[in-house]
Amino acid sequence: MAKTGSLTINSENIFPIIKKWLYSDHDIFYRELVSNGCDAITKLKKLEIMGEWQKPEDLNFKIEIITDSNEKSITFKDNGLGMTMEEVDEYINQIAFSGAQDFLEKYKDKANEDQIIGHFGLGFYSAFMVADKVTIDTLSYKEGASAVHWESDGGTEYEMEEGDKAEFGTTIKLYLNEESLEFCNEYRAKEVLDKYCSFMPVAIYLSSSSSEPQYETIEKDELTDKDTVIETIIEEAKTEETENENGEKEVVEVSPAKEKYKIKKRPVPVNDVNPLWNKHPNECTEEEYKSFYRKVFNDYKEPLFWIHLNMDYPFNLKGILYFPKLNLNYDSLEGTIKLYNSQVFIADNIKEVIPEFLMLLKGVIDCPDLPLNVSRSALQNDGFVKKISDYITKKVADKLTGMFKTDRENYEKYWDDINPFIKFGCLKDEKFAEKINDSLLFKNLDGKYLTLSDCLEENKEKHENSVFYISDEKEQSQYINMFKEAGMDAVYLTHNIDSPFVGYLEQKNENVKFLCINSDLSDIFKEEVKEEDKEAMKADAEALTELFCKALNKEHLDVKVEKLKNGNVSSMITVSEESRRMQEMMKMYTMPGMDPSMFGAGGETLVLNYNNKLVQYILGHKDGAHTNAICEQLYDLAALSHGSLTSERMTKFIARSNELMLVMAEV
Ligand SMILES: Nc1ncnc2c1ncn2[C@@H]1O[C@H](COP(=O)(O)OP(=O)(O)OP(=O)(O)O)[C@@H](O)[C@H]1O
Repeated sequence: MAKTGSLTINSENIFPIIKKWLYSDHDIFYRELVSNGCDAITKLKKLEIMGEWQKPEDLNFKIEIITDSNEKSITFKDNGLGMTMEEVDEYINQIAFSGAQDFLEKYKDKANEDQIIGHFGLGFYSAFMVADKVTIDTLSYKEGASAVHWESDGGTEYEMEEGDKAEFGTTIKLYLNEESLEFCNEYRAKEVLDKYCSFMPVAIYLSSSSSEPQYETIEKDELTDKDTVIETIIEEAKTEETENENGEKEVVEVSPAKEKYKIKKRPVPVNDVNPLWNKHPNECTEEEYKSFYRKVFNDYKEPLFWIHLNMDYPFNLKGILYFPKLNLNYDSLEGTIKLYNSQVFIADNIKEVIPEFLMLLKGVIDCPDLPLNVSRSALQNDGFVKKISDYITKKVADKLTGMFKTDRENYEKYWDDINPFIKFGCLKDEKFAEKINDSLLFKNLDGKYLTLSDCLEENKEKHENSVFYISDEKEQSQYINMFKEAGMDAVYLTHNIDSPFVGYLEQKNENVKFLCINSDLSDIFKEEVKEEDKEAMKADAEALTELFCKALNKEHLDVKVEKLKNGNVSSMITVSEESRRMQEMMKMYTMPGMDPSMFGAGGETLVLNYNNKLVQYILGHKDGAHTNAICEQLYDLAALSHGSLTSERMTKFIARSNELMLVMAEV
């Protein structure tokens, strides 16, 4: 006798909300129905362990998904514990539907601004996102249970009667609505299953009732009783004609006649029921870690190294975090951390659980204890979630400091790749910064990696408590050469993150000053000026300033005249450290396309070398025919070696250079 009923949901107000709410994630019903099947199987396995149920010997637990594009349907079939009629009534008619209603009541006003992580809690009901009609055929594992057939058109009225399912388990069939037909395409189905179900704990098989049958050929001894033999293939013996000892031709058998079978292609599960993170770290090989990385992240660059998280107490958390090889020119610094709950995919990069700076890594984290059916803002304030996030941070810091201490060689090798990540971590997370502080490295001009204290120690004699750094290798090449010639050292801090990081370092190390290599000329490069020459040099400096101001048509120009040891250097530009940092900050806050030079080239000083012949020539020929041009040229050369010229100056520079060459050529 069929039982009919009305699901106590008012369809007019519920459906629009559900549809809008789940609009972007319609595919989620796959996850919900497959994980319900997994749960049903897991429960039955538990009953077996408890001795309450005896598993038939030849039974393999599995979930089958069959797409049918002709019928426009998808079938989900599990051999889990099934349901009796009372259970369908309770779990589906009452709980699933009232659950959906509660859920909506609670979240309908927050649909957009406060998303619920992974939309957990909608379960079975999510089938109605994509289907007009849903049927359930189920048979409980309990002895003597009768099969149940249930169906509902549209999700508000149902009909339930005795069914004809002969094997225990549950089969749910969705007849898709017109907007959702994509989901019965086998390739689309595979894509969604890859996204949500790749690591679910029960084997999942996908097939399509409309696709051509596929076959494979196996050796005779590989045949099992599960295979369907289509054809027996007899491979004839292979022979070869050779000459025997007596010079007579002879036919010998190279390989004997063989029997092979053409069988129906054995089904291959779409998922991996034992993801690597569940294995004990001691049992995982390097190759396993690498192939897992390739498979999950589709990244064919090898990861540098990884951390296997494995924690049972006080919470359960497993996962693998990989440090990817960065290609700083092309890759944005953005990784992916995939979050799972008992092998069910939730979402990528959930910042409430995973510290922001760790999102530069690639990895998987499985935390069955996470309260996922709550809103994101609630999760943010959850002490438990904070603990998880702290634990992950600590583990990452431990790994890095451990490597610094016991495997310095590799740590140095990885430094160029991992330093942006570590520095970002220092800026974002105080605890991480504290832990990692002594393991920070600085690459110097010789390509050696030094800690800050090594750096300070090595340069104690020449410039105590200050560290020179290079912020742009190309722009500062002239200074780098001068430093090298003078036996001075500097460190490379050339990544974008280094500009805020230098500020951070000074804050942490109050008595240490970081100076860009072009910020000032150290006494080391200068010759000492004799007391009796100082007066004359001062007058010359004033004269040069005036000449340059006139030539460059500038009212004010900072000019410094120095006796540099290297007489070949004529002019240079230095930028005071404060104004350099100010400009960097401006650069960070300006819109792309805006010219940072519009904030003025403040803090720039033109340094002229008193020991240079051209500078002396200018002093000797203040009214010379070419003096103006030489001044301009010297200024532009200094600007060029310091960075770049504005387009207007560059045009003039090229024209003037040509004129100067004409003078040289005397034509
Ligand atoms: N394939 C199945 N086999 C056996 N029981 C099932 C199956 N699918 C659903 N059920 C029963 O119906 C109930 C309701 O399912 P539903 O998916 O709506 O919620 P849930 O799985 O309990 O919670 P969640 O919101 O996490 O999905 C389940 O708790 C389960 O008892």
